[in-house]
Amino acid sequence: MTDARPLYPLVFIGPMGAGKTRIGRRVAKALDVRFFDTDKMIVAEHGPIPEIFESRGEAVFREFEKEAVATALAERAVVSLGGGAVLHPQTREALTGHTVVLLNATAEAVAARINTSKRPLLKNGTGDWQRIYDERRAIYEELATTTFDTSTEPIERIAGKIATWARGRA
Ligand SMILES: Nc1ncnc2c1ncn2[C@@H]1O[C@H](COP(=O)(O)OP(=O)(O)OP(=O)(O)O)[C@@H](O)[C@H]1O
Ligand SMILES: O=C(O)C1=C[C@@H](O)[C@@H](O)[C@H](O)C1
Ligand SMILES: [Mg+2]
Repeated sequence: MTDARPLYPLVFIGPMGAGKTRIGRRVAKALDVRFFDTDKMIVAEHGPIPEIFESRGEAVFREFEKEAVATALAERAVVSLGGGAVLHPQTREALTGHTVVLLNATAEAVAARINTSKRPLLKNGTGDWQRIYDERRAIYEELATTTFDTSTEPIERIAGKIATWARGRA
């Protein structure tokens, strides 16, 4: 069955450390389109994420994030969302009809990758990651139109596979 959804914006969702930022950037390069990362947009406008969580709280961060997502989704681009962006109902609604790629990974794979000190929601490490993933899994799976697992292969290979898949979709 062919997918009638437009390819762009091509959106990456998924848990922290799954590779949305790194893989998204590579896929954008391979497809020769612009790349937006909503965490980076927020940092550029409002400052470091841990400081926003600390001084303004998660709810304010989620509002900034909703605005960044809305801006990015207006572009013909690859758009990587922050891991929790899908918690905002307006963001979930905004994703309707778009091509949404879920990047999944196991807790073991992520534990070997990420610096939890830079992620305000992971103060207690991998246990936090698993709990948050379990809480969000149903949302990710409902929104995704396609899923790739990033646990075992290098970034370049996964990005290459996704770019090939996207070219077949265009
Ligand atoms: N397939 C992979 N193999 C090995 N390391 C990886 C892989 N994918 C990502 N990484 C590493 O994991 C770390 C986190 O990746 P990245 O920042 O892209 O995740 P993310 O999904 O954007 O997370 P967040 O939701 O926190 O923004 C980086 O150091 C990256 O190099
Ligand atoms: O999964 C999350 O809730 C988060 C993921 C990161 O991308 C950042 O958006 C922030 O650290 C929160
Ligand atoms: Mg990221």
